[in-house]
Amino acid sequence: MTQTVRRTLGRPGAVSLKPYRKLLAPIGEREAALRELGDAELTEAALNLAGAEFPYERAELIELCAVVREAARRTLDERPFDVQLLGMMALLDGRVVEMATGEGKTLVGAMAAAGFALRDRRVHLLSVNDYLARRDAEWMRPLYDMLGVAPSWIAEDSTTIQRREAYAADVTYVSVSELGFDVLRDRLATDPGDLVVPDPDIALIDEADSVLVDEARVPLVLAGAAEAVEADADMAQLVRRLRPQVDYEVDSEGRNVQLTTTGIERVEAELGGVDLYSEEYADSLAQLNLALHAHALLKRDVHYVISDGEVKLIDESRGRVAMLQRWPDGLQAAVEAKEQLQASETGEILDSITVQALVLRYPTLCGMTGTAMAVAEPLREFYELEVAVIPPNLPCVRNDHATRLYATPEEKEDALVEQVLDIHEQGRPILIGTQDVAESERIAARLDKENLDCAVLNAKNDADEAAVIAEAGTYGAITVSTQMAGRGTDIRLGGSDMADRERVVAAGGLYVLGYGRYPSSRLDDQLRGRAGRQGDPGSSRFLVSIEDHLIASTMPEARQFDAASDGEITDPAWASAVDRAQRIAEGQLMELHRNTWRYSKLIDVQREVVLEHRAKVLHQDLGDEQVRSDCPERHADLVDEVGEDEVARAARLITLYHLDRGWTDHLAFLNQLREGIHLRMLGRRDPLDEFNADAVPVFKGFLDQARERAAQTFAEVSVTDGTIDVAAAGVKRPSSTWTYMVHDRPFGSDIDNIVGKARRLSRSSG
Ligand SMILES: Nc1ncnc2c1ncn2[C@@H]1O[C@H](COP(=O)(O)OP(=O)(O)OP(=O)(O)O)[C@@H](O)[C@H]1O
Repeated sequence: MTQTVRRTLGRPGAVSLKPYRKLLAPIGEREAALRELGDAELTEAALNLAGAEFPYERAELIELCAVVREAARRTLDERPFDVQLLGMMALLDGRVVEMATGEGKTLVGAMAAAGFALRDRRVHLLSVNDYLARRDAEWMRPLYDMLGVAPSWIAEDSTTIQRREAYAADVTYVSVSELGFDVLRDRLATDPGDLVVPDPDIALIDEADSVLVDEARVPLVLAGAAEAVEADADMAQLVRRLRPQVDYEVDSEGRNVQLTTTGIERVEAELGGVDLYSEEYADSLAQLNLALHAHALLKRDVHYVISDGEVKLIDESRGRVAMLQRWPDGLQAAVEAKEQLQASETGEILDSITVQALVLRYPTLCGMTGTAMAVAEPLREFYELEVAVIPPNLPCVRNDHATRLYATPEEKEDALVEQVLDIHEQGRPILIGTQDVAESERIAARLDKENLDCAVLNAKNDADEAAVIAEAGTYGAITVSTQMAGRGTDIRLGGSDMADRERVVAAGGLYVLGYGRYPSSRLDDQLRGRAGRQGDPGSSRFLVSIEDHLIASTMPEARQFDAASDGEITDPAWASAVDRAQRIAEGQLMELHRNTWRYSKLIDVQREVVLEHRAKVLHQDLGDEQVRSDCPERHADLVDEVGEDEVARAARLITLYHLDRGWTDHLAFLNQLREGIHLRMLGRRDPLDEFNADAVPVFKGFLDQARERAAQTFAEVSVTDGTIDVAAAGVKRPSSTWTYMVHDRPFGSDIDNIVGKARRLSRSSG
């Protein structure tokens, strides 16, 4: 198919770009006239478009695009390409825009955000981390200034006042986690003046596939002080002595571990002849399970690194340290015990929200990423979002070679070295993408042995990230990286100053070597996308061994193959097996997503009921109204003594306290229910039905109970120096709170495990 035909037809499943394309010519016609304007006049032209009507009329949209293009040319010295305008228009229409890596999405996002903001829409530009939030806001600030739009950014160390100010701006760049923590803290506010986050309007999401699909299930947590969870150090010792395959078995997906009969007998003997499955030893069994999970499923330098004496989790899809993330308390403590580290602070979960629920608060969503079509289905299913595929500005000339398959990991490694030697001799810079930290270190050591100098980028040395990436495109450079280099890194040919660009281009550009395929084709594509940016030459190739976890875990049984003398398998049936393995892995993740979503939906519905009620107490004195009607005499006496306002204040604090306390307890109950529900699986009942059957009636009395408790407390309060002493009546906020994200990926959450087990059970019985 020719380029032109493909352009007109677009991609199946994606929205048509035709309506946007029709506007490109008239937008271009405005260019000459706008160039004549002074800077102030251009700002005026932008403000002439301001108003409360949304969406833009056709003529207004043409003017908007033309003005924004001219402003970008003047302020950033970058004249937006036609394709960037297409991206901007699709975002304004609430689409997820797919634009290849390096096509300038930062600018596209800013142009669309300005377009929304001019029409009085409040935009939260959600980035994946604080660094990018700040960088992008500052980078794009001159453009916003010229358009009369105020941008701002928020970082982890922003104060409450700074946050409130930042959210008051037209466009706020904020990481998903900081936004989520602000929303959670607001949910505990006891004074309307303490609220930080305004009502949600538009979320424009960067790296949309990663946030909306990969991270959607991650809960953000607000915790409050409580006593520490102690992990059993002896248990950590005990599981260390257990033998894999003999005492315990790990399932093929690496998500579950179970003791064998031999293992159970051995543990029971070591614990002094106990019966692990008796009621009396339920705690020991729970501790044992956690220790075994920590021991058998969580690997140092794969799932976490140890730095500064702390366990730091590695983000599975990004390969970098996942700031603020921890496992659920018991497991976190078990890993700390395994590594003989001090147990970190633990607390009671005051409230939590998943990334998906956080994002779904916004009436309008849109986003951008290099890889959206591969997740078009979940985007539609969970968010009702459609994808717009924007073609590249210059055709991509990268040469993506077919995956090479080897029989053993050793042969795969030898093949890698051989290819590196070969490509390096041509002077081409090479980026090697590995699966985890340990592998990146092993490959670097091997290359070193072959006298090949290389730079390493992984979660252990992420401080050097900018410097390593800056030089990764230098003539003859070799860089070994985890998935860290896979997203958002701009590798410039010829080094940071691009001085040697011509020589690198002549040699063929950057060569990306993927050492093993990732569990999702999007991760492969993101890695490949480091080469061949903006029409640059480049190549990519993946090397795979049939013993790689991805392949081995999905292969039903050992299959025959013929391998060449270097171990390469060229049988086409095997090549398709690699693709199939990836599709199976992707399908499993999708299933996990769906299941967790079904559970969290019920919790979200209940949370909404509480929040709605809470808002009435906070803003409309509902608490006062209720205690007045529940304890009329006490209320009247107190009003006489301290006045209406003071009574209303106390009623508000007391009612909010009981609502929040009740919610924290209810959350703990729901968690317990989820964890315990597998016992019912023995009866072959649907765990979700079981969960709902218990969770729904318990919640029925929630608001009445909170009201009753508030009335009781109100009846008992005393007055000190003209104020109602609510603290003396037990109304206390947590002495300290902190935030984190729960990382439940390596083997799925408890729910996922249970669902997984249920599926296996039904398969074996069916
Ligand atoms: N219209 C333009 N003219 C010239 N340069 C541009 C233009 N738009 C963007 N760029 C440049 O292209 C480079 C890549 O931009 P950016 O980092 O926003 O890409 P990206 O699409 O976000 O890539 P990735 O998906 O890898 O994160 C930047 O150096 C930016 O300055």
